Amino acid sequence: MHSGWKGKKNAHRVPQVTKNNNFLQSLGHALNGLWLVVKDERNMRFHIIASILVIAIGFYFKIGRSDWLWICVAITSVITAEFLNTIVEAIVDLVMGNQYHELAKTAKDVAAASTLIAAAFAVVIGLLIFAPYIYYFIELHL
Ligand SMILES: Nc1ncnc2c1ncn2[C@@H]1O[C@H](COP(=O)(O)OP(=O)(O)OP(=O)(O)O)[C@@H](O)[C@H]1O
Repeated sequence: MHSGWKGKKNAHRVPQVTKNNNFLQSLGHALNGLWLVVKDERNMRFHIIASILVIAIGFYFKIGRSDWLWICVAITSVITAEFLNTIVEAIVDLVMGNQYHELAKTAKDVAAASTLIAAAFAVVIGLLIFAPYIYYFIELHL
């Protein structure tokens, strides 16, 4: 349930409810959305830390170009699913407040499932790419 979306810090500003006037204004709102997800969603912070770790391991093992491509697909899938999950949560909370509804539960649970599937996909890709390197690394050092 979201409680921090209302943005107390922006209370002094006139809220914008009209279309953006230019690219910079659009970019500013997109970056604000990015910041809100990182700030408010614990899972997103976990995904970012996991992504940084995977990228560091990729550099360590000097993985190839096509492996990097799959890592990019995996990371983007997880982060995109987390964004969609956050959008669904915000809309459901906006409409429902604290009221329980079976359809609200369906929407939130299915949105969470999409993140789970994307994360599982990322784990499988990570295993397919890194298992041979890790196996070789263990053989060399043990
Ligand atoms: N209005 C509601 N009506 C019915 N069920 C709800 C409602 N709000 C939340 N739930 C149930 O509670 C669960 C958790 O709610 P919510 O997604 O808001 O929590 P969260 O901690 O932000 O989740 P996440 O771990 O995905 O970030 C939902 O998956 C859903 O099953």
